[in-house]
This record gives sequence, structure tokens and C-alpha cells, in this order.
Amino acid sequence: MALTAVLRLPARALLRPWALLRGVALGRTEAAAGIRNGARRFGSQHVLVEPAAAAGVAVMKLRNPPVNSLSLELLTELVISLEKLENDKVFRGVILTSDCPSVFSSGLDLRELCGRNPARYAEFWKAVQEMWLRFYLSNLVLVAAINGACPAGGCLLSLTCDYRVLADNPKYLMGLNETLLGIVAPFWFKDSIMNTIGHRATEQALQLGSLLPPAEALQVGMVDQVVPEDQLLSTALSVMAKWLAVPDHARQLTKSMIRQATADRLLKQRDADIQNFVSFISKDAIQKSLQTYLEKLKQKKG
Ligand SMILES: CC/C=C\CCC/C=C/C(=O)SCCNC(=O)CCNC(=O)[C@H](O)C(C)(C)COP(=O)(O)OP(=O)(O)OC[C@H]1O[C@@H](n2cnc3c(N)ncnc32)[C@H](O)[C@@H]1OP(=O)(O)O
Repeated sequence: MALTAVLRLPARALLRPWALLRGVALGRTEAAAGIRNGARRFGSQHVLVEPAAAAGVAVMKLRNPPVNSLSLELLTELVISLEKLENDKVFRGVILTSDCPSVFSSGLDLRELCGRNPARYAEFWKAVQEMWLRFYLSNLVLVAAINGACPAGGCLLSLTCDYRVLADNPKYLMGLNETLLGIVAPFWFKDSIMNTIGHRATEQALQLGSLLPPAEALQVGMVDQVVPEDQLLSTALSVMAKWLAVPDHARQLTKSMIRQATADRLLKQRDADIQNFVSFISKDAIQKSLQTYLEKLKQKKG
């Protein structure tokens, strides 16, 4: 569903994202089929959510082919889907994975960063911030089952999770490669990675724009486990079982104690961060650099 259509919906629908996803983003027939074996299954155009085999666990799949680029629509649907799960007492944990072959997420949609007007850049950046804040501070246990390449914004999304399992495939490179595009990862991208891999490793990874293969991503601590591809989901479920063995209230307060200060740094300067993004991305030199990068990506095949 186009974002413009979502925004045209009555306010009460937006306040009830569960109903929005069931009744509108899904066709009526699909919504009616949404309860299986007593468990709910729902989805939107770009995010599929289904109950896992384990009680209290949902699997959230990104499906924005071909490479799960994080468009405004996908970001919005991710936030709505997470909120829906958080509001449903049944769910305590989410496994985040991809429905697109060999790519977890290619990061922010480069078409959102090129040739748009300032108002659209601002709207897009607010959605990126919202995704990060909501996932980073979620009271659910989030486990990323990374089944493909995971650059830039895709890596950021995985870094919001409590635990990352990566499928062992040399093509599944992971990291914040912004500098290679001639752009600068904002401070909260930097905070996310630094909180995960530490100061020294961040100095190298962020300046070099390193995209690491699984063994190196594990060694530096960007992921917690690397497993054969066919064991990815079962491993994520085992990890989830361990995390769900802890009482929710104690784990949630502890998570918040560790993460809130990092989130507050952005919350205190959200508008300034948006203005900074808009003015940076609107520069001719940055636009040229991004256009060249996008064209190179497209020519890669030819
Ligand atoms: C002040 C702060 C300012 C700015 C901060 C901005 C922070 C930015 C964060 C970001 O996330 S920027 C995005 C960075 N992403 C990348 O560098 C990844 C680019 N993509 C790839 O490396 C590869 O596509 C891949 C993910 C490894 C997948 O490779 P594969 O061979 O499977 O696919 P292919 O390359 O052929 O791509 C298919 C198709 O998709 C288009 N594409 C790829 N990535 C993006 C993207 N991020 N956004 C939009 N479109 C993307 C690619 O061009 C191909 O298109 P085509 O079919 O039309 O040719």
C-alpha cells in the first residue's frame, strides 16, 4: 500500500495499526485467513509477519524485492508491524529476517537519497529515525537472522536487535559502508556500532567503510554467531528460547537501562538531525557522488 494511501486513512485507523494491517494492507480474504492454528498471521505489502513454531515468537520478514532497500514505505510498515506485535500480549520475541534471496537489506533506498525535494528528504529521514528508535528500544526480544548481504542501513537495522545470527556465506558482507558512497554515517549509526564492537574496531570499520565477511564480522563482534545457512532459523529460535527464559520485566528494564541514553542523544536533537541530513544530502557534490554510485550498481550486471 502506498504511503500516501496510508496517510489518507482516518486517524482511528492509524491509531490501530493492527486493524490497518489486517483490514487494509492485506486483502480481506488474506486477513480472514490470518488466524491459523489459533495463532495470528498478518502482513503488509513489504513486511510479512507470522508466528514461529515456538510460543510467543513471531518471524518478521522484509520483502521489498529485489534487495530489501529501505524505502519510506518499508520503514513505515516495519514500525507499524513492530508496534502491532508489541501491543499483542501473545508475542514476547521477534526474529527479523529477509524474504529476498541472498540479501538481508541493501540499506537505505538510494532512490530516496537522490533527486528528491527537501520536504521529502525530511519525511524520509524522520522515518529512518523512527525505525531506529522503535526497534532499538523495543521491549520485545529482537533476534536478527541475517540471511544475506547486510550493508549500511541494513546493518543498522540488525544492530537494533538484541542478538545477531549470520548465515555462513562469503557473499553475505556486513558493515556500515557509508564512507565508500562519499557520505557520513550519522552519530547514532556510529553509536549503534560502537556500542556493539567497541571504540577501536569502530574507528577502523566506519572510516574504511568495511564490509566484512562472516568470519570477520564474528571476530569483531558485529554478529554473535555464524552458522550454516540451513541452521539459521533453528539457531535463532534456540537463542530466542534462552532470552525468553528471563522474566520480561527484569530483562526489559535492564535493556532500557543500557540503551536509553544512546536513544536520548537522538531524541534530544531529532529536528536538528533532520535539518543536518537535508542540508547534507541536498549538496550538489553529494548528489553527484550518490548518482555515480547508483549508476555503478546498475551497470554491474551489464
Ligand atoms: C548527514 C547524514 C547523511 C547521510 C546518511 C545516509 C546514510 C545512508 C545509509 C545507507 O544505507 S545508503 C545505502 C547503501 N547501500 C549500499 O551501498 C548497498 C548497495 N547494494 C549492493 O551492494 C548490492 O545491491 C547488494 C545489496 C550486495 C545485492 O547485490 P545483488 O548482486 O544481489 O543485486 P544488485 O546489485 O544487482 O541490485 C539489484 C537492483 O537493486 C538496486 N539496488 C541495490 N541496492 C540498492 C539500494 N540501497 N537502494 C536502491 N536500489 C538498490 C540495484 O541498483 C539493482 O537495480 P537494477 O535492477 O535496476 O539494476
